[in-house]
Amino acid sequence: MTVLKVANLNKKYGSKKVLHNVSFAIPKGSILGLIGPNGAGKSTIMKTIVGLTSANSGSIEIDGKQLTKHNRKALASVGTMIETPALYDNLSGIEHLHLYNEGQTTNAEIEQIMQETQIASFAKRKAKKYSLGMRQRLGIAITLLNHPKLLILDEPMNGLDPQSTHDLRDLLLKLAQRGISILISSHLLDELARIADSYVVINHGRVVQEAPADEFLSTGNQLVKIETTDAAKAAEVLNAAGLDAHVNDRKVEFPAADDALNTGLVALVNAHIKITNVEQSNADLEESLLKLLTSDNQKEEQ
Ligand SMILES: Nc1ncnc2c1ncn2[C@@H]1O[C@H](COP(=O)(O)OP(=O)(O)OP(=O)(O)O)[C@@H](O)[C@H]1O
Repeated sequence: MTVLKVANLNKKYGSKKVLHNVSFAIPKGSILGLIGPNGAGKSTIMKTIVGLTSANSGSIEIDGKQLTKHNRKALASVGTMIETPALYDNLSGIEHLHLYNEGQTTNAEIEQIMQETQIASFAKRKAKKYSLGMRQRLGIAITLLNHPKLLILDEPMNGLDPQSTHDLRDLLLKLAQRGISILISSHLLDELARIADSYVVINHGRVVQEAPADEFLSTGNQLVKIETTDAAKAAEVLNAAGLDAHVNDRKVEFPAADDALNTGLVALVNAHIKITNVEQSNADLEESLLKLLTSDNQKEEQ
C-alpha cells in the first residue's frame, strides 16, 4: 500500500523554478532517503508535502487523501520535523507533548513516546534549557503524537551526538517495522545508508534517480579494493594499465568493470608489488551519489 504519492510537482520561487516534475512514492513501513547537494530542493519538497508552501502544479496524496490548499485533512496522519523543531522556551517537554496532542494520544501512549525518544529524564525541564540534541529528540517525540502513518524528517540527526544518532536510527527502524512510512533527508549519508530502504536523488530540482537501496548502491558501482605494501606505487601502476585507480584508506580502489580485476592483478604482479588483500564491494552511498551527480551535471552541460 502506498502511503505517500507525489506526482509531477512543479514549484517556482518568484521567477526561479526550483522543482521540476518531481514524482516518487513511499509504501507502508518503508524508509525513503531524500538526498542531493545543498540547494537541490529537498527542503522545498518536504515543505510542499506538509503544506508549508504550495506547489504551482502537481499532486500530493497521503494515505489515500489528496492534499489541497483548501483541504488539509491529509495532513492528519503526518508527523513533521523540518529544520529545527519550533519549541516554546517556557514550556517543558511534557507540556509540548500535551500542547501538540490533538486528543488522539492517551497518557500511556505519551509515556511510551517519551521512553522511546529518551526524553523522560528531562521532560519536566523548560525547553530553553535544552541542548540541540534534546530539542531534536523532543521534536521527534512530537512527530509521534496523533498516530502518524507518515513521518517527514528534514535532517533529524543534526546536533545529535553519536549515541543519540544511534538511538534515533534504531527508533526509526522500529517505527518502520510497525508500519510507519518515513521520508528523511540527511547529510549523514553513512547513517542514512543504515536505515533507508530506497533513495530519491534530487539535483537542481529534478529527480535524478529513484531506486531501492540495493539497486542504487550496486548498479555499476562495484569497486575492487586492493591492499598492497605500497598503495601510491600500486595506484600509479594500475592507472598506467588503464584503470581509474585512486588511494583510499591505504587501499587502491578502481571500478570493477569487465576484466578490471584480472588486468589490475596482472599489472601489480608484473610490477613486483606485494598484494596483501583483495576485496570487491559495493561503493558506499556517498560514492554512488557523487558518481550519479557528476554524470547528471555533465549531461546538463552538454
Ligand atoms: N523561501 C525561498 N525563497 C526563494 N528561494 C528559495 C526559498 N527557499 C529555497 N529557495 C531556493 O530554492 C532552491 C532549493 O532550496 P532547498 O532549501 O529546497 O534545497 P535543499 O536541497 O533543501 O538544500 P539544503 O540541503 O542546503 O537544505 C535553492 O536554490 C534555494 O535558494
